[in-house]
This record gives sequence, C-alpha cells and structure tokens, in this order.
Amino acid sequence: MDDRQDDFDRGLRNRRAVLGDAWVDRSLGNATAFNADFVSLITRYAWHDIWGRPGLDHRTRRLLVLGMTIAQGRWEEYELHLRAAVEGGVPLDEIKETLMQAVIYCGVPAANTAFKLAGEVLAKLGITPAPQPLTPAQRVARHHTFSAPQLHVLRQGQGRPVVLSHALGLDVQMWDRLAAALAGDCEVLRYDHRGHGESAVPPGPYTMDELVEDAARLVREWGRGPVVWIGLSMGGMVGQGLAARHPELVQSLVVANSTSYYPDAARGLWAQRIATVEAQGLAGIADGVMGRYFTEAFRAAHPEVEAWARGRLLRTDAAGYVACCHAVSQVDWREALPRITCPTLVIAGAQDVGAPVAMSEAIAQAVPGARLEIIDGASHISVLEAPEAFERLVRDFLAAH
Ligand SMILES: O=C(O)CC1=CCC(=O)O1
Repeated sequence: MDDRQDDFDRGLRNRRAVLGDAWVDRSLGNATAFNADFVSLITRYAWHDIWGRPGLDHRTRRLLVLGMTIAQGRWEEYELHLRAAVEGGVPLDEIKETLMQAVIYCGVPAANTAFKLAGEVLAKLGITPAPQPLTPAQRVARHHTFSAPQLHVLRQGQGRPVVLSHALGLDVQMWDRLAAALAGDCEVLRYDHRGHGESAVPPGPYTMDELVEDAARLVREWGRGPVVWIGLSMGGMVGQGLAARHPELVQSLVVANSTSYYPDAARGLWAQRIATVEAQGLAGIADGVMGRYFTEAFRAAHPEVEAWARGRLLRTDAAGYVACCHAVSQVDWREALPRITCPTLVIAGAQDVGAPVAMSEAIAQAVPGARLEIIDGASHISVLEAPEAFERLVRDFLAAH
C-alpha cells in the first residue's frame, strides 16, 4: 500500500469519527468521476494531515470549525459540523459558549443565524432545551466575590434570601431548576465552591473550616443575611458548620444527602479516591462517582442527566477536587450540631450509598428540633433525581419557618 493510500485510510477513519459513518458512506457513495480526486484530496489533506494532528483534540477542533464556519458564513458546513458535534457528545454548554464567542468576533447578525440554525439542528435531533423565559425570576446576574479566593456567584429573583451550596464535583448549575422555581418569591444566590466551576482554585489541601469561612464572607458580602441555607452533600457540610459557627448568618438550614462525619473506613476510601485522581485525573473516578450520584434506574431513564453530571465532574479542576476531598473526608461536626439553633430540615435519599440514611438520621438527632425527610427511590443527588419531591420539601419547610 502506498503512502497516499495510508493517508487516505487514516483520514477516512478521522472523518468517520468526526462526521459519523452515515454521512461519510453517503459522501463516498455519491463520488463521481468528476469529484473523486477532490474527495480523495480532502480526505488525505483535511482529515489526515490536519484533523489527525495530535496538538489539539477533536472536541477543540470541532468548536474551532464551528467558529470559523460562522465567521465565513458557510452555513451548510456549519450545520453539518454542528450536528456531528452534538451527536459526537460535545456538551451543549460548550457549543453555546462557542456561539456566544462568535457574537463578539463575527458580529450579532452571524451569531443570530448561528443560534437560529442550531435551534433547527437540535429540533431535528429531538433535543428540546428547557424553556427559560427572561422574566425577572429567570434573569440571572453573574459575578464574583470581591474578596479572595474569588467565588463565582449567580443571583436571581426577589424576596427572601436563599443560598444554594452544591455537591463535590458539580457546580452552580446543579441548582438550575430549583433556583428558577424558588426565584418566583425568593432572592436566590448560588455559588461555586473554591476549586470548583468558575471559582478560584487556590493551592490545596483545603479544610472544612476554610469552606465555611468562604460561605460566611459570601453571605456578609451579599449583605442579605441571615439566609436560608440549602446545601447538598458537601454544601450541606458547609451549611452545618456555618449554622454552628455563625448563627447570625443563617435563618434556617436545609442539609440534603450529607453527613456530619465519616468513620475511619470511609476516610480510607477518601484517601484512595484522592490517590486515584492524583494518578489518573477525574476520569479515573467518574464511573464510580456516577454510580454513587444516581440509582441505576435513574441512569437508565435519564442518560442526559448523567451525561451532564459526568461532564461537570470531568471539567472540575483535578487539584481543586482533590483539595476539597481533603476537606470533606475530615469533616467532623458531631460536637457542633447541638449548638445549631435555627430551624433545620434534613433530607436523605433512601438509596443513597454516598451518604446513607443513617448519616442523615445522625444529623437530625443531634440538631435540636431538626426534622428528617427521606425521599424514596432517590440516591445522592436527590435534587436532580427527584426534583419535584425535593422542591416540595423545601417549599413546605420555607412556608413553616
Ligand atoms: O462524590 C461522592 O461520592 C459523593 C459526595 C461526597 C461529598 C459530596 O459532595 O459528594
């Protein structure tokens, strides 16, 4: 086999990987005596020489192609690559950001067409993004704390101040649905923990005390305290510490899928997790984490939610994640819980293996007057697995306190 044939075969493999077999088979089947040389040339030149270069991964090249075809107004190529990117698993968030970038580098009319065509492509693929009407409750203001380490903050709605604090390995978007629902009559502030999302990643390891002091300065900077604190897992650990250490900042507390303490065996598992991430990155733990986040039944019924959570986990800074694992693994609020004086709701997922029901029972027993609610069928990220049940529990609690 000559070199040109080798390059053609390698190029064809890349082309199939990026555009899909169906498209490539159609293109090869439609080749004629007139255009066959051209198809051969682009297969070798574009799909081997350029797409085959190791310097950028295919995902980055796909996004670049979207930007470039928008800039040139080559809309048939744009639609082709957009469809292929979505089918190839590029997260919609990243495609959206590429189109947003085009607004300033290609101009509003080009981005306008890009968004319109993207909507059509998504509709043909059967993907309907959730409605997000630009009502005052849905309008989200985005900023960072003034004080360092800077924390990324989203704020929406008007009314009673509520803070949402996310789980390890996720970010503010975990709360999209609940934030929008509460923003009708609350001012909802959510933030990325240090080491997560778009917040700063100072060198680790972190301590739970540092995460709690981040929360305290966030509430003080906001100036709306005392707040309703709703935290899930790591966010719930921060909430326990905040309510115990800074009672003046917390009016009432919801602690979901969390714990006040890990026994030695679990701390050993955290040490293993830290070692795995240090050796292999977050990809090394992603399957295991998804298995703890969601039940098998939920993963089968909602692969898109799992894909979203996996994407968030993999985008988390590995050093930030490890630094937070140190804080989480050493959490110990057992002596502090009896000092919490605010109304407290503890939510557990009946199937949660990351924070089993017994851990929530221990919190509810130690916090004076706390109430425990268990969501049937839910595992660790109960706000995503059982959003209606989670919201109902929060709304009933807000109405009562
Ligand atoms: O990552 C997990 O397995 C579960 C978890 C522990 C703390 C947190 O926020 O999530």
